[in-house]
Amino acid sequence: MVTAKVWVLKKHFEGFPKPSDFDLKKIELPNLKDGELLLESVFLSVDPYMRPYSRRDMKEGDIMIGTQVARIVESKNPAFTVGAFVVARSGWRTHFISDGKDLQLLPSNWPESLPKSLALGTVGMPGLTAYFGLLEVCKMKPGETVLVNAAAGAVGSVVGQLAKIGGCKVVGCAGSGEKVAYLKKIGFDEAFNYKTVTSLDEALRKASPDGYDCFFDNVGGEFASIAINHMKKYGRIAVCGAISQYNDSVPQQGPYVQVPMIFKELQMEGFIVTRWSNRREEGLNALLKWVVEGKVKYHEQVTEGFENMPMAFIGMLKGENLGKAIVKV
Ligand SMILES: NC(=O)C1=CN([C@@H]2O[C@H](COP(=O)(O)OP(=O)(O)OC[C@H]3O[C@@H](n4cnc5c(N)ncnc54)[C@H](OP(=O)(O)O)[C@@H]3O)[C@@H](O)[C@H]2O)C=CC1
Ligand SMILES: CCCCCCCCC/C=C/C=O
Repeated sequence: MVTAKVWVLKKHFEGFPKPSDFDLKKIELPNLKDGELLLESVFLSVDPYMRPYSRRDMKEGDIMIGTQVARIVESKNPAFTVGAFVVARSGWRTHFISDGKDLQLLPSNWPESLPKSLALGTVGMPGLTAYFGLLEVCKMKPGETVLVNAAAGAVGSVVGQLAKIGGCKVVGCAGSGEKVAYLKKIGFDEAFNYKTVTSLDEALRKASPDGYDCFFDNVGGEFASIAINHMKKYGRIAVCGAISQYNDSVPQQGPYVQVPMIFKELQMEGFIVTRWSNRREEGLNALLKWVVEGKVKYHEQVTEGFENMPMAFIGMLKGENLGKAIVKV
């Protein structure tokens, strides 16, 4: 008999999540039936989507949603061998039982030298978000200028590097001097701290006086309202996330987008990465290849200990992470 630790949503978040909104519980797992596997989480992901999705998809008392890299410790399913690593969507749990249907084995060519946690970041869902958002929504072309915010995070850092691979000029904004230095180190042409500039409008103009062809928006809110005025004619805006609004108790008011959209003839499209689930392998292969070749660099903010999941999640929402926020069990 195995005892799993799980984090449940004790109370729906009101405003910014608090440690008291979570409860740590223990669950006894039953013995395996034929066709089942027992898995132990090795790395867990904390992601911004958990904040809006908790309200939409969860009720109080549910186990927190989320993905992990897990190791198979026992198998009564011939398709899965003990010791193999998979990506699972089993929520904030140390151990769980699966029938194998929702598990994704790590690519067979995964190099031994590469952290398996990358399967939750640069070579996982956030990397795919950058890949499909840039290619299919921004439709970036060589020679164009790309703007990305939350640029030092899991999605943004890949957006900037893929745009450079694609022959674009890249401008990134992030919330600390350390993050700005990191963006320059990984090849961003221009980077600034949106928290310390005296005028965001001025900073965006200075970074690209001719404006932006593509805007990969992870933040929404006031930043997006200002950035839209810096788009070039026929510019494309990929509405990926709106993290500046996720913790609002009272919805933010406009300015509204119609006038700049009309006069600049912009395209603005929201998307969710799972739209391209049928091209997941294509995206992961491309990302893994670029990482192995050193063309895409990565950084992870690793929090040690399953007990610290809520703090890692809250810290990520506050901007404490450089690169992908990961919890190591
Ligand atoms: N559409 C889709 O399919 C997907 C969308 N997303 C979205 O992409 C965005 C980035 O996700 P991800 O890369 O995983 O997360 P990050 O690794 O970028 O972490 C979140 C970052 O957001 C920034 N942030 C937090 N609050 C604010 C704020 N009020 N204003 C500006 N920036 C803020 C912080 O960086 P800083 O210090 O720079 O402020 C923080 O580090 C999120 O909006 C997320 O919801 C992610 C995956 C899939
Ligand atoms: C329970 C795991 C679900 C994983 C799906 C991830 C989809 C992310 C879409 C993100 C939207 C905004 O952040």
